[in-house]
Amino acid sequence: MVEEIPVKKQQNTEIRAEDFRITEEPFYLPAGNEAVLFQAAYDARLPVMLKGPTGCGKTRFVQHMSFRLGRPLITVACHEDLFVSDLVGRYILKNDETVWRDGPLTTAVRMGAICYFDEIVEARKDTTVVIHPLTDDRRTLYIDKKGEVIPAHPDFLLVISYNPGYQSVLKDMKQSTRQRFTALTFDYPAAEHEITIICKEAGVDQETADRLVRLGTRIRNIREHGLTEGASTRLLIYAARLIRQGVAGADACRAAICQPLTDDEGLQETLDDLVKDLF
Ligand SMILES: Nc1ncnc2c1ncn2[C@@H]1O[C@H](COP(=O)(O)OP(=O)(O)OP(=O)(O)O)[C@@H](O)[C@H]1O
Repeated sequence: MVEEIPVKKQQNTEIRAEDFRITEEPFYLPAGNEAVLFQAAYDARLPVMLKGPTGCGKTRFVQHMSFRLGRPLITVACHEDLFVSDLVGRYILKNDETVWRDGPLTTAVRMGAICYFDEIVEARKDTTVVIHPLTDDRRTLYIDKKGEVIPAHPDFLLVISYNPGYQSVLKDMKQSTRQRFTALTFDYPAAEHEITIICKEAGVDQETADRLVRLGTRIRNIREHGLTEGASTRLLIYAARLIRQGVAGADACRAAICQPLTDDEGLQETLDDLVKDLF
Protein backbone atom coordinates (compact mmCIF):
# COMPACT_ATOMS: atom_id res chain seq x y z
CA MET A 1 0.00 0.00 0.00
CA VAL A 2 1.29 3.43 -0.85
CA GLU A 3 1.50 5.60 2.21
CA GLU A 4 -0.21 8.92 1.81
CA ILE A 5 1.96 11.92 2.43
CA PRO A 6 0.18 14.62 4.43
CA VAL A 7 0.15 17.86 2.51
CA LYS A 8 0.81 20.89 4.64
CA LYS A 9 0.44 24.01 2.56
CA GLN A 10 2.67 26.25 4.56
CA GLN A 11 4.77 29.17 3.59
CA ASN A 12 8.48 28.83 3.95
CA THR A 13 9.39 30.88 7.01
CA GLU A 14 13.16 30.40 6.94
CA ILE A 15 13.80 33.23 4.49
CA ARG A 16 14.32 36.65 6.04
CA ALA A 17 14.66 40.03 4.34
CA GLU A 18 17.80 40.65 6.42
CA ASP A 19 19.55 37.84 4.56
CA PHE A 20 19.20 39.78 1.30
CA ARG A 21 19.94 43.26 2.61
CA ILE A 22 23.17 44.90 1.47
CA THR A 23 24.78 46.25 4.60
CA GLU A 24 27.78 48.12 3.18
CA GLU A 25 27.57 50.63 0.37
CA PRO A 26 28.91 49.00 -2.80
CA PHE A 27 31.31 51.30 -4.64
CA TYR A 28 29.72 52.56 -7.84
CA LEU A 29 31.06 55.39 -9.98
CA PRO A 30 28.16 56.88 -11.95
CA ALA A 31 28.51 57.47 -15.68
CA GLY A 32 25.66 59.97 -15.88
CA ASN A 33 22.18 60.36 -14.43
CA GLU A 34 21.44 56.63 -14.12
CA ALA A 35 20.96 56.82 -10.33
CA VAL A 36 18.44 59.67 -10.66
CA LEU A 37 16.52 57.79 -13.35
CA PHE A 38 16.52 54.57 -11.36
CA GLN A 39 15.31 56.41 -8.26
CA ALA A 40 12.48 58.00 -10.27
CA ALA A 41 11.52 54.61 -11.76
CA TYR A 42 11.55 53.10 -8.29
CA ASP A 43 9.40 55.91 -6.86
CA ALA A 44 6.91 55.32 -9.68
CA ARG A 45 7.29 51.53 -9.26
CA LEU A 46 8.16 51.13 -12.93
CA PRO A 47 10.17 48.02 -13.82
CA VAL A 48 13.68 48.71 -15.09
CA MET A 49 15.72 47.08 -17.86
CA LEU A 50 19.52 47.56 -17.80
CA LYS A 51 21.01 47.19 -21.26
CA GLY A 52 24.71 46.80 -21.91
CA PRO A 53 27.65 44.48 -22.55
CA THR A 54 28.86 41.95 -20.03
CA GLY A 55 31.01 43.17 -17.13
CA CYS A 56 30.33 46.89 -17.52
CA GLY A 57 28.76 47.60 -14.12
CA LYS A 58 25.06 46.68 -14.36
CA THR A 59 25.03 44.31 -11.39
CA ARG A 60 27.17 46.66 -9.32
CA PHE A 61 24.72 49.45 -10.09
CA VAL A 62 21.73 47.40 -8.91
CA GLN A 63 23.60 46.48 -5.71
CA HIS A 64 24.42 50.14 -5.15
CA MET A 65 20.82 51.25 -5.72
CA SER A 66 19.43 48.49 -3.49
CA PHE A 67 21.66 49.76 -0.73
CA ARG A 68 20.64 53.38 -1.31
CA LEU A 69 16.96 52.49 -1.37
CA GLY A 70 17.32 50.25 1.66
CA ARG A 71 15.67 47.34 -0.14
CA PRO A 72 16.80 43.69 -0.04
CA LEU A 73 18.17 42.42 -3.35
CA ILE A 74 17.34 38.99 -4.75
CA THR A 75 19.27 38.05 -7.88
CA VAL A 76 18.32 35.34 -10.36
CA ALA A 77 20.92 34.29 -12.95
CA CYS A 78 18.83 33.30 -15.97
CA HIS A 79 19.57 30.24 -18.10
CA GLU A 80 17.71 28.14 -20.63
CA ASP A 81 16.71 25.46 -18.13
CA LEU A 82 15.03 27.95 -15.82
CA PHE A 83 11.44 26.88 -15.34
CA VAL A 84 8.53 28.80 -13.84
CA SER A 85 8.72 26.60 -10.73
CA ASP A 86 12.38 27.63 -10.21
CA LEU A 87 11.17 31.22 -9.90
CA VAL A 88 7.79 30.86 -8.30
CA GLY A 89 8.30 27.85 -6.05
CA ARG A 90 7.41 24.21 -5.72
CA TYR A 91 6.21 21.58 -3.29
CA ILE A 92 9.07 19.70 -1.69
CA LEU A 93 9.25 16.74 0.65
CA LYS A 94 10.36 17.64 4.15
CA ASN A 95 10.18 15.27 7.12
CA ASP A 96 7.60 13.11 5.32
CA GLU A 97 5.45 16.12 4.60
CA THR A 98 4.89 17.97 1.38
CA VAL A 99 5.56 21.60 2.03
CA TRP A 100 5.52 24.57 -0.25
CA ARG A 101 8.81 26.38 -0.84
CA ASP A 102 8.71 29.84 -2.36
CA GLY A 103 11.05 30.48 -5.27
CA PRO A 104 13.17 33.64 -5.42
CA LEU A 105 10.58 35.66 -7.34
CA THR A 106 7.78 34.84 -4.89
CA THR A 107 10.09 35.63 -1.98
CA ALA A 108 10.93 39.02 -3.51
CA VAL A 109 7.27 39.77 -4.26
CA ARG A 110 6.25 39.00 -0.68
CA MET A 111 9.09 40.81 1.08
CA GLY A 112 9.22 43.90 -1.14
CA ALA A 113 12.71 43.24 -2.45
CA ILE A 114 14.31 44.35 -5.67
CA CYS A 115 14.31 41.24 -7.84
CA TYR A 116 17.11 41.28 -10.42
CA PHE A 117 16.97 38.90 -13.38
CA ASP A 118 20.50 38.81 -14.77
CA GLU A 119 20.69 38.10 -18.53
CA ILE A 120 16.97 37.67 -19.06
CA VAL A 121 17.25 36.58 -22.74
CA GLU A 122 18.82 33.33 -21.57
CA ALA A 123 15.56 32.33 -19.89
CA ARG A 124 12.92 30.31 -21.72
CA LYS A 125 10.19 32.49 -23.22
CA ASP A 126 7.45 30.54 -21.45
CA THR A 127 9.24 31.25 -18.17
CA THR A 128 9.63 34.95 -18.86
CA VAL A 129 5.89 35.48 -19.23
CA VAL A 130 5.37 34.76 -15.53
CA ILE A 131 6.71 38.24 -14.83
CA HIS A 132 4.18 39.99 -17.09
CA PRO A 133 1.42 40.54 -14.49
CA LEU A 134 4.07 41.91 -12.13
CA THR A 135 5.20 44.53 -14.61
CA ASP A 136 1.90 46.24 -15.33
CA ASP A 137 -0.84 47.83 -13.26
CA ARG A 138 -1.81 44.48 -11.78
CA ARG A 139 1.47 44.04 -9.86
CA THR A 140 0.49 40.47 -9.04
CA LEU A 141 2.12 37.06 -9.22
CA TYR A 142 0.05 34.06 -10.14
CA ILE A 143 1.11 30.73 -8.64
CA ASP A 144 -0.73 28.19 -10.72
CA LYS A 145 0.30 25.18 -8.58
CA LYS A 146 -1.42 26.78 -5.59
CA GLY A 147 -4.13 28.60 -7.52
CA GLU A 148 -3.01 31.71 -5.67
CA VAL A 149 -2.62 35.29 -6.78
CA ILE A 150 -0.15 37.26 -4.67
CA PRO A 151 -0.26 41.05 -4.78
CA ALA A 152 3.25 42.48 -4.85
CA HIS A 153 4.49 44.20 -1.70
CA PRO A 154 4.35 47.99 -2.27
CA ASP A 155 8.17 48.18 -2.22
CA PHE A 156 8.74 45.39 -4.74
CA LEU A 157 10.59 46.26 -7.97
CA LEU A 158 11.56 44.11 -10.91
CA VAL A 159 14.87 44.79 -12.66
CA ILE A 160 16.24 42.84 -15.61
CA SER A 161 19.53 42.98 -17.46
CA TYR A 162 19.95 42.42 -21.13
CA ASN A 163 22.99 42.32 -23.40
CA PRO A 164 21.97 43.60 -26.85
CA GLY A 165 25.28 42.23 -28.23
CA TYR A 166 23.99 38.67 -27.82
CA GLN A 167 20.83 39.40 -29.76
CA SER A 168 19.81 36.71 -32.25
CA VAL A 169 16.60 35.43 -33.76
CA LEU A 170 16.50 32.70 -31.14
CA LYS A 171 17.60 34.81 -28.22
CA ASP A 172 15.81 38.06 -28.30
CA MET A 173 13.21 39.39 -25.95
CA LYS A 174 9.61 39.44 -27.08
CA GLN A 175 8.24 42.93 -27.70
CA SER A 176 5.46 42.13 -25.24
CA THR A 177 8.16 41.67 -22.58
CA ARG A 178 10.46 44.54 -23.64
CA GLN A 179 7.63 47.02 -23.69
CA ARG A 180 6.90 46.52 -20.03
CA PHE A 181 10.15 48.13 -18.87
CA THR A 182 11.85 51.47 -18.66
CA ALA A 183 15.43 51.11 -19.91
CA LEU A 184 18.81 52.41 -18.84
CA THR A 185 21.69 51.93 -21.25
CA PHE A 186 25.13 51.01 -19.92
CA ASP A 187 28.48 50.87 -21.67
CA TYR A 188 32.13 50.50 -20.69
CA PRO A 189 33.05 53.44 -18.43
CA ALA A 190 34.84 56.45 -19.92
CA ALA A 191 38.64 56.04 -19.75
CA GLU A 192 39.24 58.29 -16.74
CA HIS A 193 36.34 56.64 -14.89
CA GLU A 194 37.60 53.17 -15.72
CA ILE A 195 41.07 54.06 -14.38
CA THR A 196 39.51 55.17 -11.09
CA ILE A 197 37.41 51.99 -10.92
CA ILE A 198 40.40 49.70 -11.57
CA CYS A 199 42.56 51.49 -8.98
CA LYS A 200 39.80 51.20 -6.40
CA GLU A 201 38.75 47.62 -7.15
CA ALA A 202 42.21 46.10 -7.61
CA GLY A 203 44.43 48.35 -5.50
CA VAL A 204 46.89 49.06 -8.33
CA ASP A 205 48.57 52.37 -9.11
CA GLN A 206 47.27 54.88 -11.63
CA GLU A 207 49.97 54.06 -14.20
CA THR A 208 49.05 50.35 -14.29
CA ALA A 209 45.33 51.14 -14.48
CA ASP A 210 45.99 53.60 -17.28
CA ARG A 211 47.85 50.97 -19.35
CA LEU A 212 45.09 48.43 -18.80
CA VAL A 213 42.45 50.90 -19.89
CA ARG A 214 44.44 51.75 -23.03
CA LEU A 215 44.67 48.03 -23.77
CA GLY A 216 40.95 47.63 -23.15
CA THR A 217 40.13 50.52 -25.47
CA ARG A 218 42.27 49.09 -28.26
CA ILE A 219 40.71 45.65 -27.89
CA ARG A 220 37.25 47.21 -28.01
CA ASN A 221 38.24 48.92 -31.24
CA ILE A 222 39.15 45.64 -32.96
CA ARG A 223 35.76 44.08 -32.23
CA GLU A 224 34.78 44.25 -35.90
CA HIS A 225 37.60 41.80 -36.68
CA GLY A 226 35.81 38.88 -35.11
CA LEU A 227 35.61 39.43 -31.37
CA THR A 228 32.01 39.08 -30.33
CA GLU A 229 32.48 41.30 -27.30
CA GLY A 230 35.13 43.80 -26.16
CA ALA A 231 37.27 43.41 -23.03
CA SER A 232 34.98 44.11 -20.09
CA THR A 233 35.84 46.30 -17.13
CA ARG A 234 35.61 43.08 -15.11
CA LEU A 235 38.44 41.49 -17.12
CA LEU A 236 40.61 44.60 -16.81
CA ILE A 237 40.11 44.42 -13.05
CA TYR A 238 41.06 40.73 -13.06
CA ALA A 239 44.32 41.55 -14.88
CA ALA A 240 44.99 44.36 -12.40
CA ARG A 241 44.44 41.95 -9.49
CA LEU A 242 46.92 39.46 -10.96
CA ILE A 243 49.45 42.29 -11.35
CA ARG A 244 48.80 43.25 -7.73
CA GLN A 245 49.68 39.66 -6.80
CA GLY A 246 53.07 40.12 -8.46
CA VAL A 247 52.34 38.60 -11.90
CA ALA A 248 54.16 40.34 -14.77
CA GLY A 249 51.89 42.75 -16.70
CA ALA A 250 51.97 40.90 -20.04
CA ASP A 251 51.28 37.50 -18.43
CA ALA A 252 48.45 38.96 -16.37
CA CYS A 253 46.85 40.46 -19.50
CA ARG A 254 47.11 37.19 -21.41
CA ALA A 255 45.61 35.15 -18.58
CA ALA A 256 42.89 37.58 -17.56
CA ILE A 257 41.99 39.33 -20.80
CA CYS A 258 43.21 37.67 -24.03
CA GLN A 259 42.55 34.02 -23.21
CA PRO A 260 39.04 34.44 -21.80
CA LEU A 261 38.03 36.58 -24.78
CA THR A 262 38.62 34.11 -27.61
CA ASP A 263 39.89 30.68 -28.68
CA ASP A 264 40.76 31.89 -32.16
CA GLU A 265 44.53 31.65 -32.70
CA GLY A 266 44.67 34.48 -35.21
CA LEU A 267 42.86 36.78 -32.85
CA GLN A 268 45.11 35.69 -29.99
CA GLU A 269 48.12 36.85 -31.99
CA THR A 270 46.49 40.22 -32.65
CA LEU A 271 45.67 40.59 -28.96
CA ASP A 272 49.18 39.57 -28.01
CA ASP A 273 50.63 42.33 -30.21
CA LEU A 274 48.46 44.85 -28.42
CA VAL A 275 49.63 43.54 -25.04
CA LYS A 276 53.32 43.69 -26.07
CA ASP A 277 52.82 47.28 -27.15
CA LEU A 278 51.71 48.31 -23.67
CA PHE A 279 53.43 45.94 -21.22
N1 LIG B 1 30.68 52.25 -12.61
C1 LIG B 1 31.30 51.35 -11.85
N2 LIG B 1 31.60 51.61 -10.57
C2 LIG B 1 32.24 50.69 -9.82
N3 LIG B 1 32.65 49.48 -10.27
C3 LIG B 1 32.36 49.17 -11.54
C4 LIG B 1 31.68 50.07 -12.38
N4 LIG B 1 31.55 49.49 -13.60
C5 LIG B 1 32.14 48.29 -13.52
N5 LIG B 1 32.62 48.08 -12.28
C6 LIG B 1 33.41 46.91 -11.85
O1 LIG B 1 33.27 45.93 -12.87
C7 LIG B 1 32.86 44.68 -12.32
C8 LIG B 1 31.92 44.01 -13.28
O2 LIG B 1 30.70 44.70 -13.30
P1 LIG B 1 29.29 43.96 -13.11
O3 LIG B 1 29.47 42.68 -12.40
O4 LIG B 1 28.36 44.96 -12.52
O5 LIG B 1 28.96 43.67 -14.64
P2 LIG B 1 27.59 43.39 -15.38
O6 LIG B 1 27.40 44.49 -16.34
O7 LIG B 1 26.52 43.12 -14.40
O8 LIG B 1 27.96 42.07 -16.15
P3 LIG B 1 27.05 40.78 -16.52
O9 LIG B 1 26.07 41.27 -17.54
O10 LIG B 1 28.03 39.81 -17.07
O11 LIG B 1 26.40 40.31 -15.24
C9 LIG B 1 32.23 45.02 -10.99
O12 LIG B 1 32.39 43.96 -10.08
C10 LIG B 1 33.00 46.24 -10.55
O13 LIG B 1 34.20 45.81 -9.93
